Amino acid sequence: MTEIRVLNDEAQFRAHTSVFRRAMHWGPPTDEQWEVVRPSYEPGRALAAFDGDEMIGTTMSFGSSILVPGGAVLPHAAISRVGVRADYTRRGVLTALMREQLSTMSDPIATLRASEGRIYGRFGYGLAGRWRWVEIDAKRAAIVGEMTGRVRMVDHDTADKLLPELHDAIGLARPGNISRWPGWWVRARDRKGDAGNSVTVVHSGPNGDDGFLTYKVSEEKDFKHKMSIEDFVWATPDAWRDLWMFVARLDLVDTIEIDLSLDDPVSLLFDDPRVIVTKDLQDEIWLRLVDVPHALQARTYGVAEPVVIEVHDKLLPANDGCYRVSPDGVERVEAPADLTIPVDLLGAVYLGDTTFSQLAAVKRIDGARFDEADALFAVAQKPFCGTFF
Ligand SMILES: CC(=O)SCCNC(=O)CCNC(=O)[C@H](O)C(C)(C)COP(=O)(O)OP(=O)(O)OC[C@H]1O[C@@H](n2cnc3c(N)ncnc32)[C@H](O)[C@@H]1OP(=O)(O)O
Repeated sequence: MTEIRVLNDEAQFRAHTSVFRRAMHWGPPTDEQWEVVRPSYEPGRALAAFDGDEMIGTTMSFGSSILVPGGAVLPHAAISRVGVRADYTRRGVLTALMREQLSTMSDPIATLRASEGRIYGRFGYGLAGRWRWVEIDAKRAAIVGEMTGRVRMVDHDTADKLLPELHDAIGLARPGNISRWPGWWVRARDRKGDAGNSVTVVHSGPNGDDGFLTYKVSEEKDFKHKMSIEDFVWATPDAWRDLWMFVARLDLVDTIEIDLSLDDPVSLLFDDPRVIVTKDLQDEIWLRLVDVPHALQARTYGVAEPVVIEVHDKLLPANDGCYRVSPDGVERVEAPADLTIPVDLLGAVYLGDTTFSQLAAVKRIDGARFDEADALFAVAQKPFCGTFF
């Protein structure tokens, strides 16, 4: 029989990592790898499934916060290390883990990155944000004008200290952005160490440091180089533009690749918009509204006649019910619903990536007044996280 336990000590945390890694077809962590993973465990946030004394399944979360439309920042669980031992799959182990994790969670919102698209909908997660992977022809990527501030290279030790502080100081900017936990930065530092050639540059404007990016350049073949931008954070449009200027003017680079939000305006920077090509479009944010009333009340809404939305949540029935959404906010009501939506699809529309009309067109939600619901949930910026975990 499967029993779910909360893990508390380091030996259990390491076993948790091993079970997860095996599910991903990786070996157990080496001592060196474990030193990098260890700081990301927080008491009470790692769960494991047991068959007797044997650990057979895992999940955990990192404590974080997330910016929702309108600018409110809510506590957020970043779910990770989900895995079930291959000799125990399809017997409900993950279902038991998810049920326990969600029913005991105090954060109103959880998000994750999914290894496969079919796993998480049944647990109430919806696809709430996507990114596009672009490639830029660096030799033709000209940006007209001069920098307004200064871009400087910093060494790894300086970056280790400065970047977490700067990320916190810049703050979260668009729906889907999340705060980073200390263990995240330890992993980031390790990724730099692996390749040895990771570079961090920091931008300063009139008020001091206000942006940074981290990149690696690799030689594809003789003197042909590809630059991968791994982290790009900025506080002001000038910082964003100056950092792109630095990138576009780097010598000995032929192509630049980066993951961007769907509405990133970078192609408008170049005198030839065709220098940038979208190579792939992928799901980024899978979002679960754990406390539906709290999450709905936290975001703001556009201008439209109020709509009554009936929510169904099989795993967390406390969320079931009708919510009247208006430009003034959200209240729980006993009133006939205009439309009905399962909680995973409410997660998909929550940050504004998907619309009610789209879901109605593919017959995944029932009811009427989808246009008004679209107008209420409309956002100015497409959701994007930009922090991989
Ligand atoms: C956030 C992250 O960490 S992403 C990484 C996720 N982990 C992995 O991809 C590692 C490899 N996969 C695994 O470890 C396991 O297959 C898991 C964790 C995805 C699923 O664990 P299981 O214990 O088999 O799931 P469980 O038995 O509870 O399945 C519940 C339902 O989901 C379905 N399901 C589970 N996994 C999948 C999948 N990969 N594809 C399609 N359906 C799935 C099952 O068929 C089952 O459906 P049913 O209720 O209609 O019968």
